[in-house]
Amino acid sequence: MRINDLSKEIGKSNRELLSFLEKQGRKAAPMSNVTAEEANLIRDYFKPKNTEASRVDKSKAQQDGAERAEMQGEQPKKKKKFTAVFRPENAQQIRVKNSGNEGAKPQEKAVTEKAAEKTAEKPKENVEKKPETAAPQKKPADSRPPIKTAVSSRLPQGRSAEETRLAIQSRLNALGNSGPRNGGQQRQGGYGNRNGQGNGGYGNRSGQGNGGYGNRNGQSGGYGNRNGQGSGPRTGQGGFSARPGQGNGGYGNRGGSQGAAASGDSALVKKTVSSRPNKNNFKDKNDKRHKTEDGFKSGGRNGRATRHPFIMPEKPKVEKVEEEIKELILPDTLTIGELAKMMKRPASDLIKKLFAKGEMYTMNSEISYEKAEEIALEYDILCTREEKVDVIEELLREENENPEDMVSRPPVVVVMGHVDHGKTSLLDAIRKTSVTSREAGGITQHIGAYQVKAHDRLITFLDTPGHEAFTAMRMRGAEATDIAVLVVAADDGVMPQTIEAINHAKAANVEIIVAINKIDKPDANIDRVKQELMQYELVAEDWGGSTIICPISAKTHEGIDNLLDMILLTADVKELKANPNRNARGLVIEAQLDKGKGPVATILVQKGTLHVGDYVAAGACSGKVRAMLNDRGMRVKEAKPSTPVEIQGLNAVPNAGEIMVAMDTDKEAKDFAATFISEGKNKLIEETKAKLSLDDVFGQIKAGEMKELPIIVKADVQGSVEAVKQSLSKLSNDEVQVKVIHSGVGTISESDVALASASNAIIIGFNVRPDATAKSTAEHEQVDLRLYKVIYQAIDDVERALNGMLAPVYEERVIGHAEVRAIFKASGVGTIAGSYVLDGKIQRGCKARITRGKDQIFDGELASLKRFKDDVKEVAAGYECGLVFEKFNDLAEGDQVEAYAMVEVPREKA
Ligand SMILES: Nc1nc2c(ncn2[C@@H]2O[C@H](COP(=O)(O)OP(=O)(O)OP(=O)(O)O)[C@@H](O)[C@H]2O)c(=O)[nH]1
Repeated sequence: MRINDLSKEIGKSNRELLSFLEKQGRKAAPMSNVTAEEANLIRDYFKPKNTEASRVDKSKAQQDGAERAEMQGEQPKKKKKFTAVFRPENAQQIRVKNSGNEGAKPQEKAVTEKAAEKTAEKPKENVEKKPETAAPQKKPADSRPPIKTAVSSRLPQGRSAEETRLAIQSRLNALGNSGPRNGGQQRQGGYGNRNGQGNGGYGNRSGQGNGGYGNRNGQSGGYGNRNGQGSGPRTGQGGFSARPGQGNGGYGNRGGSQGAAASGDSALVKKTVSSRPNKNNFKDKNDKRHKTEDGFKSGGRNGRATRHPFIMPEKPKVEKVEEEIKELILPDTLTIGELAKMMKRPASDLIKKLFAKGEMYTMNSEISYEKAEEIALEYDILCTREEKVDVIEELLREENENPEDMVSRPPVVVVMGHVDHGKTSLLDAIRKTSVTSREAGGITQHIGAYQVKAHDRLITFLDTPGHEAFTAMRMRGAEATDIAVLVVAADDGVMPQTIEAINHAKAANVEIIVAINKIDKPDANIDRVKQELMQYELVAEDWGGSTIICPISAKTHEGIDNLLDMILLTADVKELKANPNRNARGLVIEAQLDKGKGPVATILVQKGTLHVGDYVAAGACSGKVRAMLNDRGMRVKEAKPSTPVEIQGLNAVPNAGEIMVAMDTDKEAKDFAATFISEGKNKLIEETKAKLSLDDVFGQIKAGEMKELPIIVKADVQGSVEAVKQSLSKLSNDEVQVKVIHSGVGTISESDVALASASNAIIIGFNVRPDATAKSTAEHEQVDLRLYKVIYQAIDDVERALNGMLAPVYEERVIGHAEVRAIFKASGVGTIAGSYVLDGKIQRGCKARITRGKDQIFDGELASLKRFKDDVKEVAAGYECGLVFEKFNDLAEGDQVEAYAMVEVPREKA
């Protein structure tokens, strides 16, 4: 079985398996086969250790665990000190240079390279030396560093040195005799040597000789041999190997005998050398004709080569050092072209290979990581999924703070409710009561948030429309608010926007305090409101629930103090704390460009203290806090946690919802902003990509292991809303829950889209349309907005999406029966059951039960299915076949085989 298949089976990566095998002294590639024993060994190793075993050998288990954790890169997650962002364009590639030494470990490789360097240097060293004196210094062949060479790598493994030598010699002889070109190549050797010695007329041809060969020594084995560093076989070349150092043989020295003496370890060497032309043909380097003639002569004199003209040595082709990719880090999706580029292979290669398998792709076809891995594995390239680093998130990530540094901070409250239920009046009432109790002058300007004092404690109110507080401000996952005050008019009760507000608050996980307003009105009915609220899981405390409900009148200010008390009480329960002694961090509540002041931003400081003069960055903007105004328009020098302030000094207008951070230096702030600019766009694209769509609900669920489908339902009449809601809810089952997070009558509004975007929900509109802004927002935010005219179509769509969402259900289906009629034993395979298919068919990869008489003796997988010697996909009734069962050899004639397959079946509706 292939390592790749095994890795899939046990849910481990190829790399882990390969490294395990390597530890066992077995080198393999992902597509290599492993024996059944090896596979079992691997399975055993990777299967979760049981407690018994771990108790018996606890230390070993721990060690194993540590090793495995190391292997799997399991480490406690902490803030990443990233230096690069991984994207498809810059996915890392781990390259292994093809030095002819494949699979060499880095250390070995270094040694090899060193050896090659030495080799390259050697001719230089020997330039000064006389051939005679150089000869004895020559190391015996066996002690030379092993360098794999082009020649030696072509030879079969396991030969004796002598055999190898002979083989190489015969190859070289063949080369020498095979024609002008080969002759030329040999001569090139001669030139190279001469360069080393500075002999002969060609000593100056360093471009041809030294340069070419010198380089090659380090790179290509073939030439490296000639430098006398090769192993046994190379010595056999005599002339070649000895020449660089000693000036023997070939053209350089003509001294065939010298050459022999120098290399001196083989008769073959002598033969080689002596068979070479040994006239000093090239004294006059400029006389090409002469040279050629001499070439003729020498050939003739040696009676060896046919008379052919001397061919000027061609500049040796510098073998291009191919970068061989062994590992790749791939993104989730990429095109065939991109993959080919990463693999350093022509895309046509990949396309052809896929085509051969019946799969049609083009350069621009987008493939998934899994497919790319499958393709790469065929080239023995290991793949790792690119780890996505959310740069912005990393930048904003905070280390846990020391609890000792934390002090209480004021609660941040937002007021929400249906139109005209009295939100503004309530805020005014609160402000008035608190302002009068504070300094005169009141609130001079609107900055989107303000603080009031109640019982000498501060409360921060955000004066923004509810859904904005929960959506825009949750953009970066930072919760702006601690408490939501839901205003419901006592005379009107729960209305659509009330429900919307409840859903928004719930989605944001914010504590809700209900303020039943307008209790001064004669038709006010508090109990009715309480009753209605119960439908939304807001049960009053006095009714046995846990929701704080405060009857108030914004007009008469009745109950306002009580409401403030309740807010403070809730804050106490929530133990809202922050560390004021650190660099500030806050949220942009709103921002605009002021003609006189330039960009101004209202910041809600959430942690630390913001000072005038601090370097800050907020999203793509940065600057130095030039001036700071509080909610009453007074200049302040610092702002502590939960304080809203308007700051000036930013270089641009930031978006509401961005996180503002104070930095130590101007450069840090600028770098932060620069990262936002570069990453913001990508982040946005990815975020919108991640938005849930009914079409790819299954894929997304799979990816995120999400088992909940949030839906917003809007319809023209309440009856339809209820009908759609109920039908959708019925689609829920144990595994997936359809959650209608919000529903209502009327046009699909921007607020619906905002909620859908924040909650990653799908909007279903029945007989309604989105308004213009909702439509454009939905497009921008990539919210899946589906409009239907018939209810069952809506239900159908969701149901189909859900079915994809569900884990498949498999059912056993018997596909055929066979009878064992003969038994064969094959080494390495096990027992082959020669069988006759009685009915149905036997399919490759199916499962089988074997019965002998009344006893079932096996139930497992069919390991192989053959017709004669060929593996086949299936064998039909009436034919004979060879069956091998996974890890089961105890077969006998007459055994009955029942083949079955596990097939996916549609789920029953809940
Ligand atoms: N009788 C009475 N009227 C109130 C009370 N609170 C608000 N109102 C009136 O109700 C109307 C709407 O009040 P707003 O405060 O504007 O309501 P809102 O919820 O802010 O309205 P929008 O800003 O349009 O969403 C005004 O005419 C108020 O005077 C109250 O406690 N009692």
